[in-house]
Order: sequence, then C-alpha cells, then structure tokens
Amino acid sequence: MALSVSPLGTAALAALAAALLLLAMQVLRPLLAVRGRLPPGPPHSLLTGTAIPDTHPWRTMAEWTRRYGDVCTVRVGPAQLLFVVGTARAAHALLNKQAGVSSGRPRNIMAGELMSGGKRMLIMDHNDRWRTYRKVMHEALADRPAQAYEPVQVKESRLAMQRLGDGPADWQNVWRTYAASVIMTVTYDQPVTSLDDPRVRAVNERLGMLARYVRPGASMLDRFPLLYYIPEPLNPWVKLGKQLHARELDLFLSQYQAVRTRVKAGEGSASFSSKLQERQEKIHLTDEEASYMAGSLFGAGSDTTAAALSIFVMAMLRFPHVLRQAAAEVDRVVGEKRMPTFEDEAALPFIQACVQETMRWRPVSAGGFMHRLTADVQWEGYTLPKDSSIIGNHWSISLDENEYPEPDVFKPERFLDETGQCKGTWFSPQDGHVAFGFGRRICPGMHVANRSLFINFASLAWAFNITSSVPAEETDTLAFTSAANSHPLPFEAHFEWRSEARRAVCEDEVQTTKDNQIHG
Ligand code: HEM
Repeated sequence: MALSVSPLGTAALAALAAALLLLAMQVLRPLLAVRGRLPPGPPHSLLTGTAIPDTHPWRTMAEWTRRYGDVCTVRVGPAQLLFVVGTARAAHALLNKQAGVSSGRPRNIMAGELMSGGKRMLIMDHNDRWRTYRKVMHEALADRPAQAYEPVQVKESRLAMQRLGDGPADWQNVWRTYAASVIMTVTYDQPVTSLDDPRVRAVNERLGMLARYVRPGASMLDRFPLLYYIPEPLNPWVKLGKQLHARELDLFLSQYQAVRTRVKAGEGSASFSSKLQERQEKIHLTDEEASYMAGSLFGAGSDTTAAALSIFVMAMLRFPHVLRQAAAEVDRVVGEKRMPTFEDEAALPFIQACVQETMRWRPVSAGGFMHRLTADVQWEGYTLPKDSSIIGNHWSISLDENEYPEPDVFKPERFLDETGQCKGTWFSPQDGHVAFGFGRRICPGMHVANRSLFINFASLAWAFNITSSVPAEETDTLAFTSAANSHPLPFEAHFEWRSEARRAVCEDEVQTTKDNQIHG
C-alpha cells in the first residue's frame, strides 16, 4: 500500500531536511576546508570534540604540549579547530611575528555579540571598530600617557599599605579595592573606598554574568549557532543576551554621562572618559561605543591587577629571602623617612625584576586568550587553516625550563644582567614574559598594570615583614582558582610593620597624598 503524505507534511519534511543539511554543512565546512596536515593532538570524539577540563585547563594543555609538541590540534565541539601553542618559540613565530593574520578573535555569539552588543574590545574581532578602540587605548594607556596616573597609584598604594597594616582578615580584598579604585579613577575620576560601593557592585555583577558565558561553548548559542536564527520571540537565548546587554549599556552610559555633566559644571579632573569625550565626534564614536570602551576597562584591568598583587604575597611567603633582598634594596635607595615613589624606579632594578618574575611565575591569565587566524598559516610542515582558533598557553610557556631554568622557583635575578640592570628575554625584550598576551592583541593596559605592581611591591618591601603560621616550604603555590583570570585561593598572610616609625610615615603619606589626581 502506497504511503500518502499531506502537503503540510511534505513541507515539514522538506524544512527538516533543509535544517539537517545546514547543520551538516556547519559541522563539516571547517573540516572540509582543511587543506594540509594538522599538527598532532589529544584524542577527540566526533560529536563532542576534545575533552577540555573545567579546572585549570592550562595545566592539561601544558601536558598536551609535552606529549604532542609545540603546537597541537584540539577540537572544540565537532568541528571547530583550536591550536594550542605551548612554547615561546612557536608562540613568537605564530602570534607575534605573524600577528597580521593571528590577531582576530573567534566568534562569541552570547558574550560578544549579544551581551556586549559587539562593543567589548577583549572579545571583538579584528575589524575597523577594534582598530579605532585600539588607537584610543594606545593614546590613553601607552608608557608616556600612563605617567599621568602615577599620582593616583601612589595615593591608592599608601591607603592599601595602611589597610594591610591594620590586619584585615580578608587581606586579598585590600588589593581588589586598590585595583577597583585606580581603574574607576583612571576611567571616570571616581575613586572608591570599598568593594561595597554600589558602582563597584553593579559592574562586578555584570562581569559575573559575562564570565559565565565567555568560555567557549558555555552557551547553547555558541555550541549550536543555528539556534541563533530562531525568530526572536521564540528564542530564549537571544532574548536573555539582549536583556543583559541593555542593562550593562544603561550602567556604562550613566557612568559616562555623569563625567560629561561634571565636566560641564567645571568639576573633577581629567580622566579616560573626559578625554575621550573631547574627541569622540572626530573619531566617529557613538555614546554607546565610547561608554562601552570606558566601561569595559574595569573588567580588563581590575581583577587582573588584584590577582598579580596577591601572587607576589604568595611568592614572598614561599621564598622569604626574596622579600629580605627587596627590602635591602629599597632601604638603600629610599631610607626609612619616606616611602618609595616612581622617581626611585630606575634605582630599584631588583623590584622591577620582582614585577617581571611575578608575572612569569604564576601568569594571571594562565591559559591565555583565544585569537583567530584570518588566513592559512604554515608551521613546520603543518597547515593551520584560516578561521581556526589559536591560543598561546601562558602557563606552559612561563614554566618551560628551557626558557626559565628552575621555573617553579621565584628568582627575580633571572631578569638581571651582569651590571645588575633589569633585562627581558629573546622573545619579550621589554618584559621578559608573555603574561600580557601576544601580537596586536597584547594588553594595552600593561604600562598601568606594571606601575601598580612596582609601587606596591616596593612599598610592601619598605613597610612590612610578611608572615604566616604555615611554614614557607608548605605554602601551596598551586592553590589557584580556575577562572580565566586565575587568583590565588584565600591564604593566610600577616603584614607586620617593620618599625613604628615606618607606620607613622605611612600615616603621614596617606594624608599628604589624599588629594592626588590624574596629571594633565
Ligand atoms: C596584571 C594585570 C593585567 C594582566 C595580567 C593583563 C592581561 C591581559 C591579557 C592576557 C590580554 C589578552 C591578550 C591577548 O589576547 O593575547 C589583555 C587584554 C586587554 N587588557 Fe589587560 N591585563 C592586565 C591589566 C590591564 C589593565 C590595567 C588594563 C586597562 C587599564 C587592561 C586592559 C586590557 C584591554 C582593553 C584588553 C583587550 C585588548 C584587545 O583585545 O585588543 N589590562 N590583558
């Protein structure tokens, strides 16, 4: 007996077949596009790709580098290729020297396109808007303009020392407050004194949401991009992404507009936002774009800086002789009667070397950030196809004993030359490490970050003996969170004033620097 199918049923079957065909094309297209040999990599399943662990994925990736080589192929889901680059040699060749074709970002529908409206620099592709953002960032944050923020960093650092000396239970929050206040001042000329400040709470709440969706494949839309095309009224994911974006945009716009209002009233001093407002029209940025550029500085620069400051404290507990060496250098140059300043920097090469070693020893963005290849790239007989993702694993590069002998030991002197001056490495002549990333996506805030680390490390060495009831050799130097910006898990640390006189000098300096503002 012949089966009869109604016209409605035929249409449904045709629609189903078309959807399956589209799905198959989406899955197969990147694989069919592979035109050469891929580097070896860990096993993967055809449907779900390579199993990448949620906890400290950079440690597993480092293991893959040891097993499969400098560049290995990983599959995210059934079709997306990700190249994990695990040595300085390969990272320098692929991500620095060929930055022209390795500086895109992979598509991120939920966190990038919907929640950030395509306006968040860190997850924006290598396009014209990104170039404008990058130019603005360079003009505001490069080495010379970053000097303007030094008075604010000095003021906040004095406050941080005072708070640490008071013996807070959660001393890591002192660093979070320091970093939040520096960024809020740099961005809006709005210092904060507590993490409970409603402005900080609001932005941290938004960042918490973003962190949830920014990981590859964290949202259904990124795992199954076809879902994006379901009409909006029936599409819960698109609706959610747009709602979250609207709330974040409201927050960023209101902070940005408040600067405009204060400037009109002749109040406050210069900031990233006030300077941006002066030239916003000339560079054709809408208020929405400009407010997002300003607003997303907090996410990029606050948590990262706070983590690096805690990492230094961890290193000082594990390697107490380094703190003694740092204190000896600071005492020789600065003495007891005043605290260190940025004018002392050239005379404090050991402290500068401590900054570099902290960033190397436990890199904050431990796994690195994904880039996207915008053309096919050749690597030692292998082809890395256009549109694949590529990631430089900061962890394995920083702990590679071929580049850094005894990599687990905190040894600032590895960055000192025979004349005692600070030096870099062959692949990073300036900083000696890769913790700020690669190529055209290298962190534009690094000069602000380095200054924060310098002034706080010098001040810690000047002010405190740092102690713990845990013996130095039992300090767990691998106890870190698994977030993209990996913080040390809470640990015990006591900050004991080296002398009553130093405590009194710090109290005085808190008063004398309390009105410090951005220069210019
Ligand atoms: C210790 C502190 C910091 C660390 C470890 C750090 C690290 C990084 C890393 C690894 C990247 C991505 C690089 C890549 O894709 O290869 C990045 C990007 C970025 N950072 Fe930082 N950062 C720090 C502080 C800051 C500060 C203080 C600011 C702002 C004042 C900032 C602003 C940015 C921005 C806007 C981007 C996006 C750049 C782009 O995608 O083109 N960062 N940072």
